[in-house]
Amino acid sequence: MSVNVFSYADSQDVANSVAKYIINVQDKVLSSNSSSTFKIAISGGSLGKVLKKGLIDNTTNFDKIQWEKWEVFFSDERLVPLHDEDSNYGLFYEMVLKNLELKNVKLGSVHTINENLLKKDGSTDSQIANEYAKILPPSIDLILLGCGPDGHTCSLFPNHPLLTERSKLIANISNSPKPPPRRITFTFPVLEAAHNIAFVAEGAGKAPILQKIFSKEKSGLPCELVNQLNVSVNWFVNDEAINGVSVNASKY
Ligand SMILES: O=C(O)[C@H](O)[C@@H](O)[C@H](O)[C@H](O)COP(=O)(O)O
Repeated sequence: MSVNVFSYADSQDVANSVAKYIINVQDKVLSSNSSSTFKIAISGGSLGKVLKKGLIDNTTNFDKIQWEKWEVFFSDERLVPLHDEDSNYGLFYEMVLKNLELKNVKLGSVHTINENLLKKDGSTDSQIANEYAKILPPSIDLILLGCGPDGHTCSLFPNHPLLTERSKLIANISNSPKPPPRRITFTFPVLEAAHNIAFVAEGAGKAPILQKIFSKEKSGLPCELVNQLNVSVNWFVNDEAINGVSVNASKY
């Protein structure tokens, strides 16, 4: 299916166009008779700040979000307590949920890992992954992803055996090259069942890896594998991130 790249000089414009895109997908999903909730998956990293800028600080966008119909999942999660500074839920709480609380706005539901199962020795990590898999819907309306400087996405790292995982929807890893080491992650079957996927990648540091991901030569990098799925994939980047990269970028 199609892969589009939307690029802007300014970070605020990236955040606003990501927000506009999220609102468009949300509206399409909620106006179809088949769904009463908008199922969206969030990643960690810099995405939290982008969501805050685009969806919370921009009040016009804020008012267009049907927060009470959102069902939030995490495309990967670090196996730490939910309010730990490394938690992706914790980040989403700080950037989005806390602000909703301040405005007295309720979000439909947020599907976190079961924090009570966490053990310091990691012995229950696969159980946490299995339980999270049970709450996943057959397909997620929109998965928001980041792209690491090594081309990883979710907690799917280059050359890792999880890139070919087909039997589990959620897998745990104990040796993530990006700290913290213990995580759970969506696997490719979840990504390919999604209705829409969007990447957000900003900064000059991303240009070398985007060059490889968008090159004609196959790199097998996780982000490139996502681009090859039969799903609509949109990239929202700033100009620095695609400086020297051979892609045709436009505005959303
Ligand atoms: O929990 C995580 O670590 C993320 O989900 C991870 O996959 C992230 O999205 C990328 O590392 C990009 O991070 P940045 O946007 O901060 O570069």
